[in-house]
Amino acid sequence: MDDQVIRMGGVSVRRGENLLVGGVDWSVELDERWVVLGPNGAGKTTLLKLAGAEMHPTTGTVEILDEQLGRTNVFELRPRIGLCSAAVAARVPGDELVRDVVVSAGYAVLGRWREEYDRMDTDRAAELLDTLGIAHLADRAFATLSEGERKRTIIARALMTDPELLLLDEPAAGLDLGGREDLVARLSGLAMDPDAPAMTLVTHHVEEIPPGFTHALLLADGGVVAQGLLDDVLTEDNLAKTFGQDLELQRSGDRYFARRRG
Ligand SMILES: Nc1ncnc2c1ncn2[C@@H]1O[C@H](COP(=O)(O)OP(=O)(O)OP(=O)(O)O)[C@@H](O)[C@H]1O
Repeated sequence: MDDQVIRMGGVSVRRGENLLVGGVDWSVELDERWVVLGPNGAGKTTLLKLAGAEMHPTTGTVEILDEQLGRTNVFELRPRIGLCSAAVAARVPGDELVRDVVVSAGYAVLGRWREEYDRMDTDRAAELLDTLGIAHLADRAFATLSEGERKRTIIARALMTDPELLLLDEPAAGLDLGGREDLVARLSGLAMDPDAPAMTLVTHHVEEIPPGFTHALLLADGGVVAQGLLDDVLTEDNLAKTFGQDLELQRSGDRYFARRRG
């Protein structure tokens, strides 16, 4: 595999009269951590679904992990991608125990049960629960978890299969301040881990960009406003174009904060 995990050229997605995204050229390399930032309805989830091989483009080409959508078996490609989204969380049965939510991701890929795999999987799941700070919740039913605990469980599940690409759709949505800060710190740890997979995180808020993320793609009305290195792309001008407001951007240490001017 070469170093590009996502390669999109001239991509558009159309549904009836609606252009969900248009004219997207975008590449993500193995060691990059991307933020896709934009307002509601900008096309962020559409872009992530393309990257997750959950959707095909109407025009253009999408290559994920060296496989071109439309010319590859997506059922073989998807297990190589870790996708965390509200839709994934909604599919988890409420009575499933946290440890099983995580470990079952491994079974889906292995497709069989063996004693020695079972032990390896259980150990791996325990390690991931620990990394995400939810080891104490291993025996709790998923439905009894707080929103933040659920998000962390889904991220642990996505990492269980050692994906080559990790996609996070609004991981901090619905979290309180403490929960957001905790998640941002954990994602930052992951982003800085050289063994972690390539990552793309979708968000509405610059405050949710974890330190260690390297690149940003700003999206508005289905089109790319700017993309490249985070520090080059995250400017007041670009944010104004993206969100249609005059925004003041501040950087404090390795975090960003934005508010409307005036
Ligand atoms: N199947 C569909 N048919 C028609 N329009 C659609 C369809 N799916 C999405 N859209 C529209 O495409 C646009 C982009 O949707 P998308 O979910 O990608 O945006 P988003 O940036 O993720 O938004 P949000 O931040 O609100 O989740 C929205 O205006 C949405 O209403």
